[in-house]
Order: sequence, then structure tokens, then C-alpha cells
Amino acid sequence: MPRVSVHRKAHFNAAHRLYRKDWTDEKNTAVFSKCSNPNFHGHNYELIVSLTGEIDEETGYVFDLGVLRNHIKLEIEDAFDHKNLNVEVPEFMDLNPTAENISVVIYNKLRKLLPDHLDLKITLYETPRNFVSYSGE
Ligand SMILES: Nc1nc2c(c(=O)[nH]1)N=C([C@H](O)[C@H](O)COP(=O)(O)OP(=O)(O)OP(=O)(O)O)CN2
Repeated sequence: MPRVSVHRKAHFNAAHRLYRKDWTDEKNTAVFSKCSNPNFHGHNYELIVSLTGEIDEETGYVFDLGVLRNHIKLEIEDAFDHKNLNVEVPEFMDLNPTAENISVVIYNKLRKLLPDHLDLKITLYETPRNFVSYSGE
């Protein structure tokens, strides 16, 4: 069967500060500049979750996008939307919430819910022009 990719878009608004606890404020500011504002700042994150696999002969689906929507809502949107990532989301209390690290956390949360035969790719837009992708490599 042909291998096809299916995609689901989602979004969440969240505040964060790029910051390492083991660095001084001066070093954090030197490295992360305005993104290390001690009073935090927000982004409108745009997320694309992509699954690649063979089309199921019976259903014609690679994976039910309604099921994927529910996983994203419960695992990502409910956990991150309108939250301060550094303060309120356990995964980032000791992990700098860069777009890279957020994409890996999202991957790991979704990977465990999805069938092993499907390839998973996370694309995360932090701003309309800054985005990252992660495929579990
Ligand atoms: N490798 C990374 N670099 C940067 C990250 C990141 O997560 N990974 N994050 C930031 C900032 O948090 C933010 O994304 C940058 O905001 P800004 O400079 O305002 O970017 P914009 O695209 O909105 O604005 P431009 O004027 O188009 O640059 C920084 N780096």
C-alpha cells in the first residue's frame, strides 16, 4: 500500500522565559536577550502533527484524524494553553522552554498514544517566522 502523511493543525497560547536556573540573570540576558525577560512573554504557538504510514485497506485511513484531534486536545492544548510554561507545566520546570524543547516534549507525549507503525513528526511555529520540527531522531 502507498505510504501517505496525514496532518492535524492545532494551536495554543503560552507564556515563557528562556532561562537557565544555573546561570546568572546577566548570563541569561546575554544569551537569550529579550526572550529572557524576567516578567515572561507570550507566543501564539501553531502546531502541526504529522503521521505517516500505509493506508488501511478497510478504512482508507492512515489514522483517524478525529482520534488524533482528541489526543492533541487532551495532551497538548489542555496542558499548555493559557499557561506559563516555566511555572505551570511540570515538563518545563527544569527544562528551558525553547521551541526545540517544547517540540520534543510534545513528541514524547503523543508518541506513547500512537501506533508504533506510524511515523510521527512535530512542527511547531513559535512565531510566524520561527519554527522547528522533530521526528524522534
Ligand atoms: N533556536 C531558537 N532560537 C530562538 C528561540 C527558540 O526557541 N529556539 N526563541 C526565541 C524567542 O523566544 C522568539 O521565538 C523570538 O521572537 P522574535 O525575535 O520576536 O521573533 P519574530 O519571528 O517574531 O520576529 P523577527 O523580527 O521576524 O525576528 C529566539 N530564538
